[in-house]
Amino acid sequence: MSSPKKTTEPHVVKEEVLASGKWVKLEKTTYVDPSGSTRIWETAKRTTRVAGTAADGVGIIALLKRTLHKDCVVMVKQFRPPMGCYTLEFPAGLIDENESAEAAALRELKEETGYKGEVVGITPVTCLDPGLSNCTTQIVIVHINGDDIENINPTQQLGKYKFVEVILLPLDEFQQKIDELLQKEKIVVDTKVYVYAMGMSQAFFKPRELPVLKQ
Ligand SMILES: Nc1nc(=O)[nH]c2c1ncn2[C@H]1C[C@H](O)[C@@H](COP(=O)(O)OP(=O)(O)O)O1
Repeated sequence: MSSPKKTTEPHVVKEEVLASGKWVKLEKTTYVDPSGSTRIWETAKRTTRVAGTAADGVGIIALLKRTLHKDCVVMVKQFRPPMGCYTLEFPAGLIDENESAEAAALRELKEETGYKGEVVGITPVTCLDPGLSNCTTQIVIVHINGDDIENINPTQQLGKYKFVEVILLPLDEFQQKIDELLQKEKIVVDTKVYVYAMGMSQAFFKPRELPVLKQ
């Protein structure tokens, strides 16, 4: 049996800004790895993070519930400059100063899609792309009463959202409908969306195969 390797508690030593724009900055992160070696990592950060705020932004899983309709997930399609193409995402946005994640979710949902919802759940702070950046999000689960007069003809708030297309996809066919959209259009789906869709397929069609139920 080999002797256990000596390990160090990994930690960041120094963060130096290499370049900074209005929204994003690039840093050189000096850190000590678990073997005790000092190394360098290139890190992207948002400049907008508010001190004391839990996460940079929120993603919203909004379920539209209407009488005589299947429950639908409210999705947004928009051109994303870093991708150079359209993406299919959950509504999302940055959290404002002194704003809770729940309030940000309801505000962003209303602005981007026109729907008024109520928060029914929230994730802890989660990382988005930790090999590249320190960006974090909280996913907020929102229910929308589609029979409510306010939600019959939802109108997006004008301005920057005029190029955001709202797409409703039935929850019980979520993955299939996304796959159809991907075949039809040149569009890239957000990882969070597709993983959620796979989870829904598993839950709807193979509930007995869920690992947690196999024990
Ligand atoms: N990385 C970014 N580059 C930009 O040039 N502009 C950016 C970046 N991130 C956000 N923004 C701008 C665009 C919007 O005007 C505001 C707020 O965006 P928000 O709606 O909160 O978030 P998204 O849904 O991710 O656009 O910030």
